[in-house]
Amino acid sequence: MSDPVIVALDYPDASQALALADRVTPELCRMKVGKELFTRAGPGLVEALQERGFDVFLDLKYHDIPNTVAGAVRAAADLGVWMVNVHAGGGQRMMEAARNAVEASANRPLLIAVTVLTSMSDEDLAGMGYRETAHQRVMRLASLTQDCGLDGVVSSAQEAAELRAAHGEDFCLVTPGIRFAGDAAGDQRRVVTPRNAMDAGSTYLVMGRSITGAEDPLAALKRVHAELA
Ligand SMILES: O=C(O)c1cc(=O)[nH]c(=O)n1[C@@H]1O[C@H](COP(=O)(O)O)[C@@H](O)[C@H]1O
Repeated sequence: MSDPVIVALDYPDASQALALADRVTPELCRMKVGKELFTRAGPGLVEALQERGFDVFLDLKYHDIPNTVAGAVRAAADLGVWMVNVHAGGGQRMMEAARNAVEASANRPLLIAVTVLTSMSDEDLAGMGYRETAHQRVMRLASLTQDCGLDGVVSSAQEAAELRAAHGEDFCLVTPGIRFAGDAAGDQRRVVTPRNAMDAGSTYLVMGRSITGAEDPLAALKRVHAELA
């Protein structure tokens, strides 16, 4: 099985991100570059991680008109990233434009859609005027994502078992909101342990602060692998 752990490099600059990368190995994890780091450090940081042997998940959660998202996804594919994502809330035409863009690229990254952010509770959705619970909305957006031909979704691991049953073995389930038992949830609202997430059917575990905030990130990563063994 390919390594399921993706470390979220939520750092304010390239030097801190590369310092973390140099303390772990590509055999134990892939790397996620998100909005803060990419805005500060740009494509050069992605290339530096790739040169060190890491697969990079470019987590910029594109959400715009179809033509703009297609162009952004094409640019990500040209960077050679392993995975890129969009918001499923951008709708069918946007997701289809993104899929066409990756399919036309020489290096086809996995294309994933964010359903409902793991920081969102049912109350948050109600406050935005949605009548669905987070769970119902995840299920509906995941179906739309699969119908649009994308490779999978980002969701809480709390939805993984039902998503796996509904969408089959090949649909990628990328699950953030992962915490060791007893760790602080922070701003996350729907958290799950690594073992429970994999048992529920997750394909990839996105782990940020539980690894990057650990005194010994390599030991924390090994702890995840031990939990999964
Ligand atoms: O797309 C994501 O990766 C993502 C989606 C989501 O619904 N929730 C979520 O937390 N994330 C990302 O996953 C990481 C979680 O970090 P920690 O909460 O520190 O483990 C962050 O980089 C978030 O941007």
